[in-house]
Amino acid sequence: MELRIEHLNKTYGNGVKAINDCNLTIPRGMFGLLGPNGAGKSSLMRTIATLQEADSGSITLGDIDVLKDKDAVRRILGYLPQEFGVYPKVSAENMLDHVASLKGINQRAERKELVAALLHRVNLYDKRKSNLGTFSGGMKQRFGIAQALLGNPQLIIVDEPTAGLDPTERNRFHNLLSEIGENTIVILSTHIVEDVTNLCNDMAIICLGQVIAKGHPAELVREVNGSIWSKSIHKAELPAHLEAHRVISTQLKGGKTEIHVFSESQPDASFHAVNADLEDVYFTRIGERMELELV
Ligand SMILES: Nc1ncnc2c1ncn2[C@@H]1O[C@H](COP(=O)(O)OP(=O)(O)OP(=O)(O)O)[C@@H](O)[C@H]1O
Repeated sequence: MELRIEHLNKTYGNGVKAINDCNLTIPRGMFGLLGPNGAGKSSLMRTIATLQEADSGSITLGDIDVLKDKDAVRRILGYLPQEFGVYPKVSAENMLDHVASLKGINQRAERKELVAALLHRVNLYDKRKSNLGTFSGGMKQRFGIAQALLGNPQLIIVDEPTAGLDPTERNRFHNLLSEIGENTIVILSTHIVEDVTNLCNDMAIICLGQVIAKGHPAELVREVNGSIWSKSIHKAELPAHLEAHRVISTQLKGGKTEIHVFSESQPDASFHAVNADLEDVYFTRIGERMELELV
């Protein structure tokens, strides 16, 4: 089964074109959708999750027409939205049981078994009696994944799941997602490049509603490798460097500013070549797209 998005468009009432001729084919496994704030990730995720209409284009999941047969999609979809609210006074176990019955699992004994298995899977079984209002951010996200996994979904969408999690919780969440990604389509929408580096073997970058790069992370990195140069400068020298070079990123390191520059050849002897990573791909591609916007 794969998810196929073709020529998808969405413009909001205020004139913002949030999805601009989007074409993507997403197979089983972890797929990373990277983009800056406002790129259109949530708009795309909500459209795939049947929560909002597109203006034109098509989405198919296996042989399901996602834009038309919403009920069929919802039966095999698990969705963890960006803002995942919980009922604070309800225990994890009771809440999952409730969601399971909403998903049509009518047998009490079956539900009980399923809920226990899911709570074990997300490592919250010991906290099953605790009210959701007492959960930390990471625990809430793991609970969110448990509810998204109910009903054995074929497609799981997680929208910015690790924002605000501490490194341990983030790691734990990553392990959980990659386990799930072994036999399900998992779309991870995020602006955190490292999440995609660590987890995904297929990805796309979107900016201003458009897909501006797609493929395997390693291949995308190979495309820019050899063209990324680094130099440590004083902050005051930055404007001159911005003027003279295509600076794709700046980072403070030990009180000095490290810049990365995109250039086919060594800009001058003061620059040294760096092994490109996905962050360099991200900044190069986003920079190109934004420059186009300014022309
Ligand atoms: N309901 C809406 N009405 C009007 N404009 C909207 C609506 N929802 C989103 N937008 C606009 O559409 C664009 C894409 O927003 P979207 O939330 O899809 O991006 P995003 O990549 O998920 O960003 P973020 O990471 O900040 O959540 C933005 O310019 C946003 O302001």
